Amino acid sequence: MSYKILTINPGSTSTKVGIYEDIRELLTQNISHSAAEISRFPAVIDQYEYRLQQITDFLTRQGWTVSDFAAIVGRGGLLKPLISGTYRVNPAMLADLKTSRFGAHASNLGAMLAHALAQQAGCPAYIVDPVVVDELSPLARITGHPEISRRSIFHALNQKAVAKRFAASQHKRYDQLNLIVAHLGGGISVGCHQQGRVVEVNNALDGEGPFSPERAGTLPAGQWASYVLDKALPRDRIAKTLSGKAGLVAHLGVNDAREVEKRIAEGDQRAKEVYDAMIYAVARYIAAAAVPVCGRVDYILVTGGIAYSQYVTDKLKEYVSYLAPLIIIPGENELQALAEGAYRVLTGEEEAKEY
Ligand SMILES: Nc1ncnc2c1ncn2[C@@H]1O[C@H](COP(=O)(O)OP(=O)(O)O)[C@@H](O)[C@H]1O
Ligand SMILES: CCCC(=O)OP(=O)(O)O
Repeated sequence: MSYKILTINPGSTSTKVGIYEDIRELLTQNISHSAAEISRFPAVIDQYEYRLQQITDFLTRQGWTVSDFAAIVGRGGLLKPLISGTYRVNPAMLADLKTSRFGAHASNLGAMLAHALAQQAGCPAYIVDPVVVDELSPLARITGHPEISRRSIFHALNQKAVAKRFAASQHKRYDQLNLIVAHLGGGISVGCHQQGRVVEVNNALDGEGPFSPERAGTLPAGQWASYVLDKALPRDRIAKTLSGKAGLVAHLGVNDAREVEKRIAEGDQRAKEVYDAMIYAVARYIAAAAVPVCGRVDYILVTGGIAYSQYVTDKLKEYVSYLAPLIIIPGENELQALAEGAYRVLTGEEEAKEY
């Protein structure tokens, strides 16, 4: 007997959808959302109907109906800090996502979209390795302000899937290696995986790390505080200065790195300066991620959509190859990792965790 599994991955710049038979990919689709398209919606939650429609249109075009699926699995969003694993979508989870209790990000829509379609299908809905997987070391949590602790918010699903797959390709177990994984997507996260645990990673959403297509990354805190106070920005506009209307979007008006590279090729000097600065910032965070393992890094893995760019990966190699071999694993394994997480539960290999 085989299981058909529908996987849904809402990212800040795309919705990716996949259909799997057990863990074998049958088909996938990457639906890109331009900065202009996304900016029509005041809040992430307002994109729900729009993304749901895109998924149902995809299924109809491909001749599938929701009742074909044994499970529907979405990317896991901003929830309380969680251990790695597959979680059943339940009312408590949906309530936290609908109220943006722990923040707003496109990944919040994953559980909601999976739940809506699973209700129609009469099958279970799951999330796997949500963006709040938290394995930070005690040292990494402490900041210079006693009331502000660091949070682990990153591309946990892809970072872990890529790291485990790479370890297997080297005939090693994930917990036998020290890896730095840089995911370059709409947001950028750089994690130090010390023997299977992400003990250090920048919060890719909330003003930490390199800037990215649509995130500010680390800003000088005093200057940023003055900026939002001087402009008397309301809370939602303050959040947008860190995520959404930040990074390449703020500098250049686009979230698509391919468009930036096109402009660079056409001689746009400003585009080049900003893009090069983003790559430089990624390299700085890669070097910093070597600290938890005292420089004993086995490999640096560069993944995510922007890892398709040779312009980017050539520059990163120049900056950080002194640390460890740099391996490029472009794109992401997220749809596959979602299918695998659901499959483990469907076959009884793993028990679904309750939120
Ligand atoms: N061939 C490519 N060269 C450069 N950038 C690319 C390429 N393909 C995709 N990208 C960029 O990758 C980013 C999206 O990465 P992805 O990991 O899919 O992000 P997300 O899930 O955050 O939406 C976009 O900025 C897109 O322009
Ligand atoms: C919320 C952290 C993960 C992240 O930034 O994802 P996207 O690149 O899809 O926005």
